[in-house]
Amino acid sequence: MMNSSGVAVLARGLTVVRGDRTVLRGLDFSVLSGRITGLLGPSGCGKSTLMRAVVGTQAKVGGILEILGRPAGAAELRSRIGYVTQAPSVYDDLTVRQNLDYFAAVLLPGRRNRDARREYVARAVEDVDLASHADSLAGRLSGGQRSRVSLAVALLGTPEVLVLDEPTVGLDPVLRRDLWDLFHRLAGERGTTILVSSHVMDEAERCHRLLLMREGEILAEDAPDDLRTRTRSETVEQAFLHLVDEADALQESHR
Ligand SMILES: Nc1ncnc2c1ncn2[C@@H]1O[C@H](COP(=O)(O)OP(=O)(O)OP(=O)(O)O)[C@@H](O)[C@H]1O
Repeated sequence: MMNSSGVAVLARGLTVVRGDRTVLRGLDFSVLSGRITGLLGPSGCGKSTLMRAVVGTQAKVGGILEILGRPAGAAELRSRIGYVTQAPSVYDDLTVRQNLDYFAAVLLPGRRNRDARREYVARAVEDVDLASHADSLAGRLSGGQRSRVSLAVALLGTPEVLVLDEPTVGLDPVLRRDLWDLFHRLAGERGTTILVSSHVMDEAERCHRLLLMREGEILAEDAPDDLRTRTRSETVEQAFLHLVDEADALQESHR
């Protein structure tokens, strides 16, 4: 659903402290409604921490962080945000359909919601292309199939915002392409806002907008084309390296 401002996630001066370290340092950014925003940056730069802050599971968050016009972590956001962590969260001793039935029952309890639950589950299975494995035990699936079950769980209930932490890690090129096609369908047909992290720069080209991160800071917030043009680079990877060099030079000149 389109937020009236067109902004689904708004951060101003966002900080997060983990242990004795400030891992996000005063971030300002926005994520546009109904678009796919890629969160890219090297391992350890703070992508997962940022996503956890957005879904409301991260402690010690400072500054302003609003999702769909509400403060991150607000109870009413729970059913409006879908979240897929890096580790698939599925029960291995249940089938794909039983996993989905279970989570659908948590989301929509009660006998009167039985038909709605059945519809949610059937659609989620179709969305992730697992209809032929619906009655297989999750523990017997491949890694890629298990992560698709996790994604299907997040899709139950048609969340307005979908937060995906490195969903394509370890997938073969065909599955990666299929998943990206699904993300585009969700954004295009259902108006879902997608925030998806990756440290694979070629995935950046498939996003409408990018947040490039490095060491707890946002280096750039732009569309891939604009980013390449602005930095006179051929690829997003080159643009990223260009921005890193620029930031280093600036830091050096301030020493
Ligand atoms: N409990 C903790 N205490 C202190 N620092 C932590 C803790 N957990 C994570 N960190 C640090 O926070 C920083 C950000 O971690 P985060 O997991 O958000 O990075 P990431 O960009 O998602 O990495 P990856 O791509 O490898 O998943 C890292 O430098 C990490 O070492």
